[in-house]
Amino acid sequence: MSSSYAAAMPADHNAGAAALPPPKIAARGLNFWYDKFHAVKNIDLDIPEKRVTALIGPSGCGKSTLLRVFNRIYALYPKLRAEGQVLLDGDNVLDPKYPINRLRSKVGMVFQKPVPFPMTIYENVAYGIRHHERLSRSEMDDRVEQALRQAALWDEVKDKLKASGLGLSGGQQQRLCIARAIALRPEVLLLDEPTSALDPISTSRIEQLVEELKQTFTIMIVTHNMQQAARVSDYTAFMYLGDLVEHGSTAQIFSNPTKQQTEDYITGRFG
Ligand SMILES: Nc1ncnc2c1ncn2[C@@H]1O[C@H](COP(=O)(O)OP(=O)(O)OP(=O)(O)O)[C@@H](O)[C@H]1O
Repeated sequence: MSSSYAAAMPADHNAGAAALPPPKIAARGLNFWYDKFHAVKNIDLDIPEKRVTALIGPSGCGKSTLLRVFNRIYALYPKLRAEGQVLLDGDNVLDPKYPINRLRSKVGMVFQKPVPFPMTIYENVAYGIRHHERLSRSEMDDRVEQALRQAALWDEVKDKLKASGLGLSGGQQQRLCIARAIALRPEVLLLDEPTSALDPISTSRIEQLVEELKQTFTIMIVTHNMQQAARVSDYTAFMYLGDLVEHGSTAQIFSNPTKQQTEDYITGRFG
């Protein structure tokens, strides 16, 4: 293992691939097309419960596409097509009969660029909850506070909940987006390069947050940053040109990859 990855990895990052816990969410024979372009190719992938799984691979290999298929976001656009299954607790969420509202409340997503709604900090968090639940004013206040606390933002915003979410710093905006996602009490959190637009201090806060959130949520994170994958994830999946090349414990992938392509990528020979 390169010493920089070893230093980044917590001591308990030594679970073997063979000891993979049961999946919370899993892809089975998953394919995805943008019109005629085959972007995700026949992927089988288990995402263990209450663990962090990192998706890594060179630009354009299909990481973000795979993440979005897990949340059926493509269903909004014509000419995009998925085949295969995404099983959440055994139910195929790609089945059109699986209610989209149920999916959105169980699987939350945070995007690369923080995108707060143009409304108050409080409303940014409360807005989504109102779509799914009827709460009294005091219940809503409690839920908003809890989500902002879980997102490690409460202390910074508790005195300005009525100020616009757009007035926060980039790192705070991203934590607000995380609060918005976790306010719905999802079971799975999908994070698409959540720190790529942030400075190192904000990045480190989000990484600490991911470590805390995995007590409660099953997390998938797309990252270009291999140090970050080594620091925050328990499992790592390496993709290349739409294929899942290798998947295993983060320690194994970074110290003893079984495929040459994985080794070339993590040692910086391409990508
Ligand atoms: N809306 C789209 N229409 C057509 N092709 C797309 C679309 N979005 C992505 N693609 C293509 O699908 C492939 C996978 O893209 P994707 O964004 O999933 O890759 P990625 O691994 O997340 O890349 P990056 O690390 O650069 O974000 C790429 O070849 C990309 O050009």
